[in-house]
Amino acid sequence: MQTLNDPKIIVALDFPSEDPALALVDQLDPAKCRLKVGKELFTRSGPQLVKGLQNRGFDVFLDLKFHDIPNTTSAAVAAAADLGVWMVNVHASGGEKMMVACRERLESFGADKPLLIAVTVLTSMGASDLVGVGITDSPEAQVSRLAALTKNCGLDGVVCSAQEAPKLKAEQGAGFQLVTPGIRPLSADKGDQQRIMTPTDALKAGSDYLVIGRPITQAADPLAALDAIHSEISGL
Ligand SMILES: O=C(O)c1cc(=O)[nH]c(=O)n1[C@@H]1O[C@H](COP(=O)(O)O)[C@@H](O)[C@H]1O
Repeated sequence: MQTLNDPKIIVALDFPSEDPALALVDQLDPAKCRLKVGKELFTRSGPQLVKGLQNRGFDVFLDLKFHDIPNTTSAAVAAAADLGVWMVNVHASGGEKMMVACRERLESFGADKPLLIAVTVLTSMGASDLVGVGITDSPEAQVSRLAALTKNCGLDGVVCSAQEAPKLKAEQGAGFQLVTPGIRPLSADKGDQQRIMTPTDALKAGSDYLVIGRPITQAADPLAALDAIHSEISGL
């Protein structure tokens, strides 16, 4: 599912409930950004909120990072497609059978199917965190491995950090979508993110979509923060 206008910024609505989320959304322009609904907000406010955002004209990335057996995960992405979301994600580490089952299950949705994206290595993880879960390769090598698996399974792209974008674009080609969180304008707090990049550098590196949460949602003036990022990147 692709819209004519293709805003690059996806605002992560990491709010505890619908009211503060809608207070921000009501100031936003669907021509300038898309919206991401993740685990916290979805668990509280659910499909109705997603529909409300779509009725306001926004494309919604449903970020529930499904990771389960193929039967369960493919049914979950079909439920997301029924909701009409623009993008949905699973964990690439769920493996080939799981990702293929998801891709196949979405085929019946035809042109209305959401983009199916796989999370590689969380942007909050560095090399030592990977060692902790038994992976001794660098984050970059592990991201490349999972991106290749994802492409072979026929998915539309991956979630990765912008730091890996140049390598992935070279390895997987221009059409393979790179969705990059861990975006931090120079003045913003890193928080729990480790593999970060500025909005401008991320787009120059090959990111297709910038997922941005706290630098906008926690700013004293969220609209001004979004506008500043928007004007920074619109000249690129
Ligand atoms: O799938 C995601 O969106 C995601 C993957 C990842 O590796 N890292 C990551 O931060 N995210 C999400 O992207 C958003 C980043 O938010 P901020 O760090 O506040 O900008 C959060 O909603 C995360 O859940």
